[in-house]
Amino acid sequence: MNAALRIHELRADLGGREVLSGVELEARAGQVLALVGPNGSGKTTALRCCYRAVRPRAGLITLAGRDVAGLSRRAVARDLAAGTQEPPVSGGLTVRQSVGLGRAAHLGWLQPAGAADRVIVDRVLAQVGLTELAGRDVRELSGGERQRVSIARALAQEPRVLLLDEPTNHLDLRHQLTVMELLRSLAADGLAVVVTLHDLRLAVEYCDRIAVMSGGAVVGVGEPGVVLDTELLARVFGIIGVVRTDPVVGRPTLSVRGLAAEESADLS
Ligand SMILES: Nc1ncnc2c1ncn2[C@@H]1O[C@H](COP(=O)(O)OP(=O)(O)OP(=O)(O)O)[C@@H](O)[C@H]1O
Repeated sequence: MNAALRIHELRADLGGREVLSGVELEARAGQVLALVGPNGSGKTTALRCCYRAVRPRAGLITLAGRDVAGLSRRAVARDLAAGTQEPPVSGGLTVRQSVGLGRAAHLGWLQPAGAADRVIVDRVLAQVGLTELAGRDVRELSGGERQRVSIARALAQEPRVLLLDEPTNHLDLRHQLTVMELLRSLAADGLAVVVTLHDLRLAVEYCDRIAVMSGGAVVGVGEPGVVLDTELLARVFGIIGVVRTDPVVGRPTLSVRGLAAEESADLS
């Protein structure tokens, strides 16, 4: 299987502390990979290393076989787009203008956006359900609407690899499912999608593979029903749960029965 993005032995320090301790990961074209793990396990930092917002201490990140460290940020941005948790608020920009910033990596220095760029922006606005808000000032949007602007801007880059950090944060249930369905259709078109999620149910139901991070390393990776076994759910997430294939929809689903024993004891 084709690895669009590969992370090997990635180590990074923040604030004088090791937060990534040898991450191994690969994102494949045509698949949605969920990156899950408890708070502080290093998911965001791993993604930030990929788009060069954090400089790793050691390790190798390759994009279609090319070492990211040897590429300019602009060159990285032509192949890899990231939708981050930071709100896309830039003074006085409309939704359309903010999403249009995603075209920058494809334009020459001071080259204005052309008709083809506008078609792309219109398309991604429609994909995330923002067409009607296109003329609104980004600062006037709700958290969920801003979240969708961030996704649309990443899509406007027309990347091969899409990294999304908690894209379902702030979204109501219908929009959460809309985003996950969108990720599936983007993968069906050949994109490699990596998405961090706290909602393990969404990860199980919508993602082809799940990578589990704990303490700065990937401690398990594979298909949802294989990697999220009872033992890992208890050890890493402190929950009692089981992944089963739903006979009606034919997809795996996670049922959570409660806190694992140690976790219950901690809270008592
Ligand atoms: N700028 C920073 N300076 C120092 N430490 C940091 C910084 N950013 C993150 N960290 C620490 O690095 C570790 C990993 O953080 P990171 O945000 O990558 O985890 P995460 O798995 O994405 O967490 P969450 O699920 O809470 O978003 C945490 O212990 C965090 O406190």
